[in-house]
Amino acid sequence: MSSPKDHPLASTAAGRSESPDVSTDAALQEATTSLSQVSLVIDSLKNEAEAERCVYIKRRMEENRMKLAEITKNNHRLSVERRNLGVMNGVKIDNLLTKRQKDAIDMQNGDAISSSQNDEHASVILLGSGIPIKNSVPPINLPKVEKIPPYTTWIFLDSDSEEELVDEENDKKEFVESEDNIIWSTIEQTGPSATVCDLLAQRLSRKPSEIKEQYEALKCSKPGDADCNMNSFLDKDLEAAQDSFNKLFCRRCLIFDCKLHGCSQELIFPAEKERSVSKSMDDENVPCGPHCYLQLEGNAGVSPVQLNTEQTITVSSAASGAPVIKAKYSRLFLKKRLKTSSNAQKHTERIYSETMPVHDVNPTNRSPSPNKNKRARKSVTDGSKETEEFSSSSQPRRNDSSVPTGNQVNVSSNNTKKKDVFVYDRTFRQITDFESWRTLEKSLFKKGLEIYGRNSCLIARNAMCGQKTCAEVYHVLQYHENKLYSQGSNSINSQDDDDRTETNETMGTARRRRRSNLFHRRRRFRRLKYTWKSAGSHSMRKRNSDKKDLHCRQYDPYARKVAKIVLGDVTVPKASAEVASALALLLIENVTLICGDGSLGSPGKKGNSYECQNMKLLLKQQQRVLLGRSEVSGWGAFLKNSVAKDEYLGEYTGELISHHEADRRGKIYDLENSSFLFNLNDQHVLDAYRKGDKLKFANHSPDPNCYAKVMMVVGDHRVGIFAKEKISAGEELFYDYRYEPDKAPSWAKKSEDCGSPKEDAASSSGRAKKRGRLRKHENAVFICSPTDKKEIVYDNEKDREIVKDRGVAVNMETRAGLEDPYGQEIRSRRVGMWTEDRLLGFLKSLNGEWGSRRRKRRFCGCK
Ligand SMILES: C[S@@+](CC[C@H](N)C(=O)[O-])C[C@H]1O[C@@H](n2cnc3c(N)ncnc32)[C@H](O)[C@@H]1O
Repeated sequence: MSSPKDHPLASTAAGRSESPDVSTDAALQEATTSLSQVSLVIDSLKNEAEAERCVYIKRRMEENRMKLAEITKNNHRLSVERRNLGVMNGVKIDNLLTKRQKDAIDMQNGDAISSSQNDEHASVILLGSGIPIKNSVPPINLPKVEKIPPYTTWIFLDSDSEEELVDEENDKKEFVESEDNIIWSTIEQTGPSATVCDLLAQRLSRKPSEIKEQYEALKCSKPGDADCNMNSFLDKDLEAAQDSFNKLFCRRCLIFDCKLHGCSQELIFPAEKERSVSKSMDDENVPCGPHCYLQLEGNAGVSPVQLNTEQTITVSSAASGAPVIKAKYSRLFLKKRLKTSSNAQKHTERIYSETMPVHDVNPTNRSPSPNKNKRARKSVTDGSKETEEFSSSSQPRRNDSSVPTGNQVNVSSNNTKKKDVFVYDRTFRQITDFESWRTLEKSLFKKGLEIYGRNSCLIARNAMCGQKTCAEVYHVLQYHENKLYSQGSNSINSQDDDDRTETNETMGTARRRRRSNLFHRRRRFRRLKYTWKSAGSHSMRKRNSDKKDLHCRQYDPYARKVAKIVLGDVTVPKASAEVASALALLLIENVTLICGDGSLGSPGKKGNSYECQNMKLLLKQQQRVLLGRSEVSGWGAFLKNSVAKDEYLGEYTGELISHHEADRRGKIYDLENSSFLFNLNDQHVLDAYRKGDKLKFANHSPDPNCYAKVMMVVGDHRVGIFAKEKISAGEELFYDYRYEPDKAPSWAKKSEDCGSPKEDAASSSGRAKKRGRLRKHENAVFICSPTDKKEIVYDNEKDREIVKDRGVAVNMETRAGLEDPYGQEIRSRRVGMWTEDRLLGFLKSLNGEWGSRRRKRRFCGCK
């Protein structure tokens, strides 16, 4: 197989860019030849694949034929056996199979059922209960009818992101093995060029980008590309492991899938964690090892956390007796920078120069740019021939560019000047080398940051597992932080949207992807954080009780959307996703959205004390709700104890899904005529069908005793159900579903016709609207089942139309001329069943299966 580089097409592609003066004709001819060669290769590979597939299909067909033959033979043997049995339960049956077939055909033709057997016998045969032979259908155990419908706790699903992502993924057509072979072999034979990709894309009906992507993936999956393999494997593994740990691991019981505390427990934000870490570190000024950043010149005596988060960074050259330079680094300072800086690049450079340890204290000698510093260092190191093994043997480390290997400097305790130079150079190199860190190292770094906060000692030791030293982590941390701030200033100054930041030239495609991953994960954290379990958790309660002066404090890492991030004296109208998240993360205490801004309606009053209603939701201070048979439909929610007007009863909980998903599910619920969808906001819908609290069973009434209200609770929209009036113990709870008129189901419309509901003044703006469902035939009489009460009486008889279950119109004129095909059968079956009990008893004894558990309709064998 020729190497890709040797191939004419590869050289053509390369040649085009290298020598533009090549004559057009020759180039054209060469290109055409190459194209036809590539086409030939693809064609031959395709033919090969097709031939292989043909062989495979033939083999499968033969296998299936043999299987089928065996089954048919077996069936035939059984039917012969059955016929030979002759008598069942004392009844003489000449030919069971023939009779069944005949009956079915007769029924199809509208003829009376063959009357060779009397009805009783026929039903016995059809139900299968009287067939004594070994192949008779065993009776099916039907589930109990009166089982209480399940209700469980609720969870947030990332349906808006994950499910839709999955959908998007599903939209992508997977590459089959033969396509993989064609792609791989073609590119291997002809070389990787845009033309080859285009041709492959054309032949395989794909996009060139997909071909490229697939080729890359194939390359990674081939043995030999160890680095690639390792990275992708480890990346995936790490992400997956973190995900299941975050979601499924119980922090209290230290087990996965905890039954007691459930999943998706509260996660700890780095900022919070960082505080606890720094407090618990008694030895915070003690270097964590020989490569601790504290060993670097100028950092002695400064705690890791202090260096990174607190206000002062002291850079000194005390050992050499030089004056001490202090670079004040306060939040205020950074904020001011955010405010005033107009040039992100300059700003970053300024920060670099101020954060880096400086060995030459003479301001005139201080190089303003990192490049100059690098040059300065080079001249020193070139002059020095001494070397020293800097990396510790106890710490397994990769031999990468961030570790000094070649021109190493002898760091002698006496030679402080050289030491400074080394540190200085090293600092700069770490900064610039972060981009060259392996994906795994970057992931570990990010995880470490999330878990330990900005503590380089802990990150290096526990998260990086010795892959990077504390000093390296420390410098990258600084670099990261400064970069974030500089980007923040950039986006703030430009007052532009995320796109601008996205396309910022400092961020490549890969970086953008990483950023979105990071953001995605943060979004997930946030979601997880606000399950009711965490809401009711000790830490959350404590946080609330600590701030008694405020009715409630709310923060929202998404505040960029709300456009109300308040950072001390800096208001960020709109920042990039990353910056917003990072700022929210770092300055979480400062991001406050006080309730009572009008968007939620006015908070309720109780007695003299002004009380935020959403605190009750947050703390789950709800009423006992019971489940029982409703007065109006199916199950209903009942109150155990009496309550006063406006009392909070409980929360309407369910899966948090997107509108898109709700529309999808709604169609299914329409068929069931039972919906638990609740429009939460313009992005999300709550679906309590599978998961939810008992309040999900509260039925609709145009004149209800309750009302539902969407409230902002700790940054999330949640639905509270409140008493509209005084409600006595044991009363059924109703609220107005507030269907949109055109989407209201028949029973809701009917009620409105009877008398329009009184408007609920207290919740006219904040009240949630129960999600309406589109119904195809609003003006129709449904006759799908006699148990269904779907009949609608219209004033105008012309509007009446009879439709089948799925809305297919029934031609009544034709029907009128027909004989009732089921009459005789039904009459014969009901002989002797004069009372309802006997009839029900008979129905119960029928074998069959539930068509729909919710509707409790049973389908059974019927001649
Ligand atoms: C949230 S569920 C309420 C619980 C329901 N009764 C059950 O047994 O599952 C909403 C469904 O109950 C039924 N429903 C609620 N209020 C109703 C009413 N006033 N009249 C008729 N059906 C009602 C409708 O089928 C609706 O889709």
